[in-house]
Amino acid sequence: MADEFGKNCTICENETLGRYVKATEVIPAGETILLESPILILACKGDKRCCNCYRIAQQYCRKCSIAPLCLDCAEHNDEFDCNVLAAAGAVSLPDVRVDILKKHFDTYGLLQCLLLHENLRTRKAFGKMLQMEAHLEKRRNTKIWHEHDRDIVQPLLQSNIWKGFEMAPNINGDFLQKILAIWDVNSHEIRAPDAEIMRGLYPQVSLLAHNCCPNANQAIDDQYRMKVYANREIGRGEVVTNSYTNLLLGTDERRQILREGKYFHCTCDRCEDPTELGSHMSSFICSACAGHKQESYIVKDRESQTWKCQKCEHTLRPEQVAIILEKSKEEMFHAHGDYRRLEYLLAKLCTILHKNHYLVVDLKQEMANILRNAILSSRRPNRQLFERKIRLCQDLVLLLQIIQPGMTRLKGIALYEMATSHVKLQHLKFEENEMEEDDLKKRLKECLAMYRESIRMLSHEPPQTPEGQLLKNVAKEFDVLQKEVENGAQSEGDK
Ligand SMILES: C[S@@+](CC[C@H](N)C(=O)[O-])C[C@H]1O[C@@H](n2cnc3c(N)ncnc32)[C@H](O)[C@@H]1O
Repeated sequence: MADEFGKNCTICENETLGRYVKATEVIPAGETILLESPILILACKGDKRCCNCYRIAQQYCRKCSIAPLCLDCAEHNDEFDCNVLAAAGAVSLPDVRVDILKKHFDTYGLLQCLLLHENLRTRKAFGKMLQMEAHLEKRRNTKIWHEHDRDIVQPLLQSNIWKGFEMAPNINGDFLQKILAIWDVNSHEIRAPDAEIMRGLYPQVSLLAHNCCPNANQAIDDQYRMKVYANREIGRGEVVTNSYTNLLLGTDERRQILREGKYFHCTCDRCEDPTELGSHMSSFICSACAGHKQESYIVKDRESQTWKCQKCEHTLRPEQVAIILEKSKEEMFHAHGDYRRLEYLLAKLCTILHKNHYLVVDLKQEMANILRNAILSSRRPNRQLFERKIRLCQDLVLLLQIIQPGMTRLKGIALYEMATSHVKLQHLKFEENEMEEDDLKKRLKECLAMYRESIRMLSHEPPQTPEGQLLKNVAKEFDVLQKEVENGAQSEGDK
């Protein structure tokens, strides 16, 4: 597959979205839409990474003395870049201040962007980068503008290195701000070799519009290629969308991230629905209705922007909402890592917040992780651990069915966690003579279905990534269980 969209997609443009991608024919669930390599990978602000292998850098290239390198890489792999930097830095321009570049090492990423233009081999990629959305005027004189100016733009200009570049006449503060803006609006997070984050620029992938209930997902392989695939069937004429934000947040939080980082107000179906498609990920429990033994939720009315009960006249003022959220976050911070406190806090928060509220979901995910580790480290974990973990994973799966009904990585992981605990729990019950062999077989068959679904959800994960490794384990466990079901169930002790 090439770095371009195939004939099932076309690039369109309108006033709201700018350029976007639309399906020209039905794209079946699971079908790969695009496989693209990045035109450039950069370290995140504040990180100094080796320009060859992206590990943390501890030295500079011996030849150009500007490119950061790790201890295992002695020289800059990119001979062209190295020669340009060496020539500009040491020979032809004696007023170049390499010391400024080293002191303000975030300048190196911007320098790499400019080098795309200097090299004829990558000049086309530079052109594609400049076509991307920058929202320059919306950013002018904002906090991020001033930060970039202080830490990157002015130091790079003062270093004089650019004066040796072919495009020197075009280089000024605004031009450099535009490149930085393009990276902020369009780049994708990539897992670095140390499992931290770095950024890649994928010109085709970045054309996809955002949706909080997207129809396409992406997965990055060990060569940093990004695969985009349909997570559910995409209809002919439908906009192909991915997500620019964490989908396990509430509407106000997602919208704030999109407004501040991507400069648009999201009006997708999920954002426009006060119940978030019935998931209630931002809803509060109405205390007035609860007092009358009725179940109802306080949601944010989209027109009046007030928090109102869906059944009675009860409301919450924005300050009250902010206080509840802040206090809940503070309590979660203090309970972090302590399972008993988390369990107690969950019970407390569930009297105020909907059971799917994003803070409750966050709490449940942490609890499920702790239980997972407790089960793994225990020689004979007790039934309650399995039962509790299964319930927590089940809650997450049910929620994901609403907000991400197609294939999702997280659903694949949660289904696997649920299945693996279920298998162990059923074996324990069988050993304790709580069920007959036929019953065990029936339950294990249900687990097989969960494994199958988990495998389907994770099927696009590249083999070398942690998710790809997980997929292998899920497949192995699935095979073992299938054999067990075919050959007659065994108890844990028989194995
Ligand atoms: C990564 S770019 C997408 C490509 C861009 N439309 C272009 O023409 O280059 C992100 C920008 O696209 C626009 N955009 C993407 N999704 C949108 C949405 N759901 N609603 C409004 N604007 C959106 C916003 O301007 C956003 O900053």
